[in-house]
Amino acid sequence: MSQHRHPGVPSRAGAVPALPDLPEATVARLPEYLRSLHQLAETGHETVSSEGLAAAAGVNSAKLRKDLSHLGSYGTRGVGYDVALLIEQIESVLGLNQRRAVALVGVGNLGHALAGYAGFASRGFRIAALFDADRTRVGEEINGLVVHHIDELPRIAVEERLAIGVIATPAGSAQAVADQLVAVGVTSILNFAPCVLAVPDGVDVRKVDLAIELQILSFHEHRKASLTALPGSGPSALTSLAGGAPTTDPQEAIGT
Ligand SMILES: NC(=O)c1ccc[n+]([C@@H]2O[C@H](COP(=O)([O-])OP(=O)(O)OC[C@H]3O[C@@H](n4cnc5c(N)ncnc54)[C@H](O)[C@@H]3O)[C@@H](O)[C@H]2O)c1
Repeated sequence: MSQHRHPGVPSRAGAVPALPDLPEATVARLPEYLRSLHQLAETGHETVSSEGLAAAAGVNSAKLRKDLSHLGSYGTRGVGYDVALLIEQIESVLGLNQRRAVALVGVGNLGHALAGYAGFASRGFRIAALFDADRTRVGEEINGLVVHHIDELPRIAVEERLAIGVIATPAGSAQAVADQLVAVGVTSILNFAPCVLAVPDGVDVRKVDLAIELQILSFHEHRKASLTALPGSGPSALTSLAGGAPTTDPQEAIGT
């Protein structure tokens, strides 16, 4: 993922205050903390200990304290973290208080499900426009939004100030769609198509591929089966062959 801005990408420098330089792994965990904090707030909790929040988010508490220290948030001894304040701090660092407009391109099976999901708004995102190349889909309404032809992307990108593009087209069209999104100034792309996209410096791409996640789980299933098949094997053999104590964080074990 590139850290540099492409000369052709409109600069938004100066629009936001300087942010702390956070490790990518910390950035990836902040949304987990945020989700847990919202659940705590909804159930009437005003404060939470680092151990409580770490357990809710599925990480170890030392890691959580380190992550939050990057935000200048240390909690209060004997009290813990102020839930509302920590929500505010994390949302501010993630830029969620700006409600970024999302364009969804490809309104087939997956696109329909994404467009129909009401949960994005409560987590800081607004699907602002839907696009497809199939004229039979144009005009269809999903969750209050009308499907536009992809040719209308330049006009609507300006009108809606589109910031993030989600690609849910077949892999064969994904690069062309990415190029179109970049051409209208989109600098963040979430790609569901099973392919690697080439983008200019300054454009961030994240990929979601459930098949890859399943293949990684398959490897771990395979490995567990091969270890338990060994003579005299059991949970202790699994631990020693794995090279130490079992992890307390099952998500770490699959390398996410
Ligand atoms: N990431 C995941 O976990 C995951 C899961 C399921 C599907 N997928 C992928 O998501 C993509 C969509 O899957 P689907 O089942 O919804 O496919 P689909 O065929 O039902 O829908 C694809 C849509 O994209 C549109 N499209 C094609 N080219 C286009 C273009 N140039 N511009 C705009 N729209 C265009 C088509 O008209 C169609 O409506 C595929 O690449 C699939 O492999 C990923």
